[in-house]
Amino acid sequence: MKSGFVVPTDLDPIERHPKAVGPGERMRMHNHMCYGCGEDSPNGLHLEIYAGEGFTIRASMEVEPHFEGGPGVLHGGILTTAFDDVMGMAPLLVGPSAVTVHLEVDFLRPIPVGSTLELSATLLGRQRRKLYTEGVAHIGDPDQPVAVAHAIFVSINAREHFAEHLDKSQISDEYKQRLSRP
Ligand SMILES: CCCCCCCCCCCCCCCC(=O)SCCNC(=O)CCNC(=O)[C@H](O)C(C)(C)COP(=O)(O)OP(=O)(O)OC[C@H]1O[C@@H](n2cnc3c(N)ncnc32)[C@H](O)[C@@H]1OP(=O)(O)O
Repeated sequence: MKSGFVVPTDLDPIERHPKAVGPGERMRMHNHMCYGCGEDSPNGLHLEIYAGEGFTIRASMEVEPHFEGGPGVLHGGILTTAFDDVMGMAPLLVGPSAVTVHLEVDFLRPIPVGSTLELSATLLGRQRRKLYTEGVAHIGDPDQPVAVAHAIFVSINAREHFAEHLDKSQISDEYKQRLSRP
């Protein structure tokens, strides 16, 4: 697969967290207002994301007419957003929250409006707080990917990381309180 991203060869091995969601189960929503997977996000992608075997994650996305970029094809930014969200779930298989610090996408083929996009992500390994992830998308034939992505997520303490922005969020007060508890 064409990609210029160099995955370090000295990644540390990873272990699935004992409390991680099991293979085939839906990943818990990290934020119900999330543009990617939040069920209450008014204009979001509403991705349903599932844990796979090992360190994998998967999701499907219908390419709706309002996701158009070039005539008749999916906007690259929407695809990138979907990758960010699906790949962003992979670190949760091994530990607590992590946020994107780097994400790049190789667009291999146009993705027609009306197709069903199958997205998968694999957590490759870690280096200190950095978690390396690869994503692949296809529209029916897994041997013919339409895009490949690579991302680095960095683990964070969610309470501290989001503390000063919680007041701007549309999440419920109950969720805000939960996140702001020490
Ligand atoms: C309400 C919800 C609650 C729960 C929620 C949890 C989320 C659950 C996810 C679910 C799925 C979401 C999917 C969407 C995911 C987003 O969209 S996240 C939003 C976009 N990302 C952000 O806003 C992150 C912005 N960046 C930051 O805040 C800061 O850079 C960070 C991440 C806190 C790191 O800063 P820091 O703690 O000072 O750490 P720092 O030493 O700079 O970096 C740590 C390591 O990363 C490396 N690094 C940093 N930046 C880069 C870079 N750009 N490239 C390469 N390496 C880098 C550093 O070199 C360092 O490496 P080593 O020294 O160990 O080799």
